[in-house]
Amino acid sequence: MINKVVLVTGANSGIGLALCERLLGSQDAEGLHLCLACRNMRRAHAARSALLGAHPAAQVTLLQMDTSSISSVLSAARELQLRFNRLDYVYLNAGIMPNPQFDLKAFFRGLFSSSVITMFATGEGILTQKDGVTPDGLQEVFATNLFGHFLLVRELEPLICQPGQTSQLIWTSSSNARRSAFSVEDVQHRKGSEPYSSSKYASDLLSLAINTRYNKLGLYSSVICPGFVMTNLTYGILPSFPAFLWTLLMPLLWLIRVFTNTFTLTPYNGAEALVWLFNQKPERLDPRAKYHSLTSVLGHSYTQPRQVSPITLSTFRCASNDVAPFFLILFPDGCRLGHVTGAL
Ligand SMILES: NC(=O)C1=CN([C@@H]2O[C@H](COP(=O)(O)OP(=O)(O)OC[C@H]3O[C@@H](n4cnc5c(N)ncnc54)[C@H](OP(=O)(O)O)[C@@H]3O)[C@@H](O)[C@H]2O)C=CC1
Ligand SMILES: CC(C)CCC[C@@H](C)[C@H]1CC[C@H]2C3=C(CC[C@]12C)[C@@]1(C)CCC(=O)C[C@@H]1CC3
Repeated sequence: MINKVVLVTGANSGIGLALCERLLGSQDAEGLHLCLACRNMRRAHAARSALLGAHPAAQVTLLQMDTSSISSVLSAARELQLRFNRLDYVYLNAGIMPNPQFDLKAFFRGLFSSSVITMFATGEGILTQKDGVTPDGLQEVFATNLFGHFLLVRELEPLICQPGQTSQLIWTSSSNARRSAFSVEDVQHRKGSEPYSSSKYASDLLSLAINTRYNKLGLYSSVICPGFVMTNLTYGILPSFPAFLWTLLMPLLWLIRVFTNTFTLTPYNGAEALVWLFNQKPERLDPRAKYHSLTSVLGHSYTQPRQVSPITLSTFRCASNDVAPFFLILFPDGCRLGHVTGAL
């Protein structure tokens, strides 16, 4: 019998896969149906086999979905409506940081400055990216990390906004999300060099705006920060740095935990806040909090809500106003997706 249906995007590796493993290993796993939404079906099958290897009785299904493609998201949403009559949790986790450029000079300058801890906790000032354009004509980072997910939410309304039932949206945001990287004049960050930071900040805003509109319909949205986690995404930041060198550096990385508890490092620890939210009553959560996965010096992982910074708060106050033009700019002429703009 199915008690809860959980959809996870980007579930075939890293934090998304660790979340699936942890949910299946938990006490509430009985009656859980996990649906892994992935763009690459070969990797999706490998992830499913690994999960079933450890939990042979688990209910794990796959769904092909490329969050950067409008048609793929639309057909995945249609398929979900055929397969399920409700969704209890939707983890909006898929994300990319393409062509990252690591500024070594800024890194060494940062090491000897007063902002060294912020640099390690957020990656601020040392990372930029080169974005691309999708076949739909959207910026790749924005489309993958944010817009595809928002479109999915809109299309899934019949499954997640049901009378007498609550559903949770949980976004994997980042400590790299920065208000100053986001501009309503350039919503997809076409002209800037930090599309990743911008898209994550936009997801924080969007989550707040979704709460404003959808809480009355029983839909609740939260954002989490997984900390700094060793995954394919982070290995890509220093591509000339082979994985075994990262392994050699592990003692140093553990040592850095003395100064910042954001060095969660393993996908298991990074998924902490995602698992914690699974066990919360969403009505009791603070919509302005960001839930951080943190790990202590001794390796103990825990979740802590942190109020968004004062600069962010002032923007949050007018989030609904901010996000509406955000989609109007994207779809000015009411095309196939014009209804999206009506959401906020
Ligand atoms: N690692 C870290 O330190 C941090 C990560 N995050 C966020 O955590 C999330 C998970 O990343 P992480 O586990 O680190 O990295 P991974 O690269 O291991 O996981 C990213 C997942 O997203 C999937 N994905 C990427 N693009 C698409 C797409 N267009 N359509 C569908 N799925 C896609 C990937 O699939 P595929 O295998 O096909 O590439 C993969 O399953 C991301 O949103 C990331 O921004 C946030 C803060 C810190
Ligand atoms: C070699 C080590 C002693 C030091 C590693 C330095 C940097 C590569 C990392 C320090 C903080 C990291 C970080 C991220 C990437 C790698 C670092 C910059 C992220 C930006 C990755 C993606 C996120 O969403 C947030 C991370 C914050 C911390």
